[in-house]
Amino acid sequence: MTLRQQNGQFNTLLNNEWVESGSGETIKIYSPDDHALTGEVPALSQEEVDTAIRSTAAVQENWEASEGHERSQLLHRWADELEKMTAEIGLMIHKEVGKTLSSAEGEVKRTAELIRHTAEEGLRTHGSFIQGDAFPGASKSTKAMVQKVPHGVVLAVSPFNYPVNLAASKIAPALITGNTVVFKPATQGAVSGLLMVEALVKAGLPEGVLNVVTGRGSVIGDFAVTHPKVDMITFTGGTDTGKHIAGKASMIPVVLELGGKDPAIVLEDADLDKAAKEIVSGAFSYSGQRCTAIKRVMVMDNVADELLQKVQELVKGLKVGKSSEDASVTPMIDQKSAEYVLSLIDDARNKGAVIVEEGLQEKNLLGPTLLDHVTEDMEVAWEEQFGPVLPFMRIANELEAVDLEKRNAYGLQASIFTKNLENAFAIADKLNVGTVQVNGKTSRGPDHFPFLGVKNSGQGVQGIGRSIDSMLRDKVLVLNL
Ligand SMILES: NC(=O)C1=CN([C@@H]2O[C@H](COP(=O)(O)OP(=O)(O)OC[C@H]3O[C@@H](n4cnc5c(N)ncnc54)[C@H](OP(=O)(O)O)[C@@H]3O)[C@@H](O)[C@H]2O)C=CC1
Ligand SMILES: O=C(O)[C@H](O)COP(=O)(O)O
Repeated sequence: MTLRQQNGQFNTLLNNEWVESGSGETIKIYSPDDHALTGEVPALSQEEVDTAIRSTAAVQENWEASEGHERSQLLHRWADELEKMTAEIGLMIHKEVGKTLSSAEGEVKRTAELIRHTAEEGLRTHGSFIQGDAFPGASKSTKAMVQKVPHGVVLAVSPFNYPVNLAASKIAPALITGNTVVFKPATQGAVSGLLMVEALVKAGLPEGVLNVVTGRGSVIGDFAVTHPKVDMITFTGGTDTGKHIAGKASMIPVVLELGGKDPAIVLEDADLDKAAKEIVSGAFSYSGQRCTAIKRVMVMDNVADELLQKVQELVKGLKVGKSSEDASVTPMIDQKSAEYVLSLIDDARNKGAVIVEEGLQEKNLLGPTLLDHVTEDMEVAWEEQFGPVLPFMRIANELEAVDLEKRNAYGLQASIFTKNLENAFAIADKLNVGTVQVNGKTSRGPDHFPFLGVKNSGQGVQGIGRSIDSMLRDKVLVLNL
């Protein structure tokens, strides 16, 4: 069988064979843009997930024994094949998760670059050599060779918002380091994930080194996470799901990249034009459905009106519509997510927030909404909206911003806008987040920078080099001469 069936259904990958589920059950995926049927993927049973995981584990030893430079070449070929499929995969991302075509194709190209960089960086991983004499009682005749070895079977679970990039950013570091992979794509985005895997098969993936398990996370997720043959989990998605997984997993490494509530802190000496531009792009790209989206603005009261006016002008210029119309703000992934955003707006309105700009509300298509005078009693001040609404909280001084941020349950990133770099560094030191951006929006890239969240935003570190590190453990061989 092939990946694509004639009736428009897609198969999943088991030992380099494209297969359907034994029951014939599928999950239908509808476009958030126009609700048209985009594809159907197999709904695997737990028994089928068990087979996939055990088949992956069965080839671990061989894959681990393969040469690093061969694994690197496989990744280079994967990047090439992926690039050749840019138009097809881009179109599928566009349909499945409602990104514009250019942004969807951009995701594919970014992914090819990420894989190539991983293929290179992976060649440079090495262990270390330690002599015993630094510790009393031991001597130079005791020597440790600290090798870096893979964990084994890595379960890679990705979210809907970057169905290709956030999958490959787990799969590529796992493969280059000699781990095998069980890939569980987000259901909304699963076809894009399967197409990305097709590129890997074309590149020469050895049988069983990566298997794909499609199906609802609520049905097969716990089974996969607790499977005794899974040796490591790498997950991106919602904080609730991530915490649930961390609670379920047994004594294996778990890397989590979760939600965020990234603030943009705007001080009175900031370049307000630049800040406004970065804030609008940071908050409303892909309709705010990014973990690194700017999700609240803390602005000094004496420049708040001016900043808001500039932000509002830019927001009025954003085209709101379908992703097929190449709009800037496009329909949210589903109706439930849109309703959640509307509930946050209502809560803020009822508690006295000023609606500076109210976006269109048409089913799951929400235009950008700007809320001013947002106060601490409003849910939108703290909850992750994951949608196109941006709260402005006015502050009297920068200590208030630090205080608000200290009470943030999330800790992904923060932006500080100011011309005073010394001040920016001083504030940055006080923020308990993974990354502080000075005079720029919060964002993950470039992809070789470390990327991490603290508190409810995650555990462990990603970004190409660190993701590779996360896929390896020490194994010590001691020579007693
Ligand atoms: N930090 C980030 O990068 C992101 C954060 N989010 C946050 O998550 C929310 C929902 O987005 P979504 O993508 O649906 O995130 P989810 O956390 O719901 O899903 C992420 C992935 O986990 C899978 N999953 C669900 N339950 C389990 C389980 N018990 N065990 C293992 N895997 C499971 C999902 O599968 P399935 O799709 O089949 O349910 C999907 O592949 C957003 O509103 C936002 O708050 C979302 C995307 C990215
Ligand atoms: O999960 C997310 O939303 C992404 O990691 C954010 O990536 P970006 O900053 O490149 O959009």
